[in-house]
Amino acid sequence: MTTGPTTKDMLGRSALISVSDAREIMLKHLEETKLSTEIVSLPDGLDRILATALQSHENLPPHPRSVMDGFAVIARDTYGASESMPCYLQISGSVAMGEMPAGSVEKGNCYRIATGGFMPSGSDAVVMHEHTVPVDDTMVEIVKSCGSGTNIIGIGDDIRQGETAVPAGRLLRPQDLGLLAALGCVEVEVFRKIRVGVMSTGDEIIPHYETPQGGQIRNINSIALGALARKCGTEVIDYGIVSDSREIFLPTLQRAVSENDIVLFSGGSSVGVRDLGEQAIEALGPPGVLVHGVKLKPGKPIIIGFSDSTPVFGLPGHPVSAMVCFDLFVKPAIDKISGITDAPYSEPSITATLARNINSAAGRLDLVRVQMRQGDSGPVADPVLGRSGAISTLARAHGYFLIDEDSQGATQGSKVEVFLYR
Ligand SMILES: Nc1nc2c(c(=O)[nH]1)N[C@H]1C(S)=C(S)[C@@H](COP(=O)(O)OP(=O)(O)OC[C@H]3O[C@@H](n4cnc5c(N)ncnc54)[C@H](O)[C@@H]3O)O[C@H]1N2
Ligand code: MOO
Repeated sequence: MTTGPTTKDMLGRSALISVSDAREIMLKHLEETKLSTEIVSLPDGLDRILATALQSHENLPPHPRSVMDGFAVIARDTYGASESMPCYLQISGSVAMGEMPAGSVEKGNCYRIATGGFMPSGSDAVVMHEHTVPVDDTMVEIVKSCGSGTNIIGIGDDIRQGETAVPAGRLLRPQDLGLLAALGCVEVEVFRKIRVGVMSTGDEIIPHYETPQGGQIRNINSIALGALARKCGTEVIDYGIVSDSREIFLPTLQRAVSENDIVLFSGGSSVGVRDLGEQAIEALGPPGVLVHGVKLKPGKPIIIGFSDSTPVFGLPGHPVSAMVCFDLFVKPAIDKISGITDAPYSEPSITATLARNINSAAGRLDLVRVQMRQGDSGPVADPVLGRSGAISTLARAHGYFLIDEDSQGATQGSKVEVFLYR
């Protein structure tokens, strides 16, 4: 545990813990689940997680190919050639695209070849058009010498037979699908999508398509959290708005736990009289609540618990806080449960100059929303200020940077690492 100013947790018991400690506790409890798999067509493999490693069953390319338009030559024939002292080669053939070239390039000869054409036997280099001058249909002047292998992609230079093309656990990206297409893969075996149950609590919350009467608030969190979960490649089950009366909330939460791999509810995480979150998670059975309250702004009142091996997150009701907690806690849990063991570096960030001073209380991690713009000497981050109940502050933000627990703020003109929203 990190040290820092002692702050009571949300129920006034022990000290709040740091974000990194909370995440560690959570990740330790997440079991490596053995997810079932399914077969999908190659294009449908995008953003899915490959269940079994795929090896290349062939060399790519299977035959040397030209990477330039020009002439397939015997490199030695061109040695010494230059603008002032060109050499002359006889054009004895040409390579048709999509066909194996017939015949062979003999000494003093060459074949016309296009980019991608298979190299005719006997040749070992390609002189690009720009380094030739046509003499007539049968002869070409070479004005630059080339070495063996010039402008050629050799057998297996792309990928060799037996090499791993894509490892198991890879979150499949367009380029992975491209490689698998090159190897003739038609279908891929991927882990099933994990299911995330989402519910919003609060008697003041109404569906977003209804008109609020006095005191009512449209449901932001189910839509926004559901969208975040879908972006992580999950299937979302929306349990809608659930009353924060114990008799209704608890059975709905129990059902959601039995039907999903992860359950999220928002609201009811703080210390108000109606705040049921912690009691409800405890009532689901052991191990119950592991974390309630972290040194984080926004997002302090998060609850992280487990019902047996199913993580249950009580996210703060304020929409910005709920979404911040999703990024910092729920996403890492989803990634682990989903079977991702080989993800591309997934936190795109950019260094930017901070446009104004930002204060922060020592002892907590502050997440500052920013808008990005191009300044005279590189990217500039303008903080978007506002309460965590104001969802527009997040909609206006392009990303965020963090002020860590030990710091009391960030000064205008300093460099910050901005994590970009996609
Ligand atoms: N005395 C204290 N009060 C509060 C504390 C505290 O430490 N002591 N923490 C504050 C912080 S920080 C946050 S964040 C909120 C978290 O509150 P809850 O998680 O208990 O959530 P609610 O009270 O139910 O709602 C808070 C706020 O958010 C609105 N809300 C809730 N759900 C939705 C939804 N689905 N869509 C749109 N808006 C939603 C709700 O109407 C409230 O306005 O507690 C502070 N209080
Ligand atoms: O954490 Mo609350 O999330 O500051 O608004």
